[in-house]
Amino acid sequence: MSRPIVISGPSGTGKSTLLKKLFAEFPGKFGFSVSNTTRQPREGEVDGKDYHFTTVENFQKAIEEKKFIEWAQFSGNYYGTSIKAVKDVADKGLVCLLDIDMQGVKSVKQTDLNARYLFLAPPSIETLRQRLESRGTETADSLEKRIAAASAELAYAETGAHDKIIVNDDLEKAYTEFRSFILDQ
Ligand SMILES: Nc1ncnc2c1ncn2[C@@H]1O[C@H](COP(=O)(O)OP(=O)(O)OP(=O)(O)O)[C@@H](O)[C@H]1O
Repeated sequence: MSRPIVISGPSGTGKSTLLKKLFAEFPGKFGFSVSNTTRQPREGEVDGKDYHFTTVENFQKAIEEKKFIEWAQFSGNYYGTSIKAVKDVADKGLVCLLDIDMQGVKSVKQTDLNARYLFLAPPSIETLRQRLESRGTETADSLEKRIAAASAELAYAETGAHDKIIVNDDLEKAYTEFRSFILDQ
């Protein structure tokens, strides 16, 4: 059974970019966990595939029973990643990848998932700011919030919480390191 891999790093460091390359190179090898939610299914959404749809009562019970790695409430609905959802991916013979933030990393460390931790760092905060600006997805306010969160993430990485830190400077070089850590089960 393969160990789940937790990928974290400040927003804009290049996690999505590297994951996209990995999926293109190895189709059918990796999987993401299916989240739980109390929101209503939308047209075409399949229970157990898009989400595990559940009731507020059941969701709150699962929170009390500590079944979630992370959960949050957005516009009145609950969303969360359960420990079981991560194990289900490995049961299907896939390597589970978790793209989560620092709080998520801390929570996974408190479970029995026996995960491996990869941190993706930007070459500098200044480069990170430029990448977020040129991605064109941020307002001035959300940019500042992401930069502040990035400093906290980098400080946490300096405590040695991860098995591997990759600096995403040159994309091809970062991908080679990324791929090799992930394939090295
Ligand atoms: N090595 C690199 N050199 C230059 N630009 C890069 C590099 N890696 C990624 N980028 C660019 O930086 C921007 C942020 O990358 P990406 O969206 O993959 O970050 P992310 O970590 O997934 O962010 P989020 O957590 O907000 O989704 C993108 O525009 C991407 O094309």
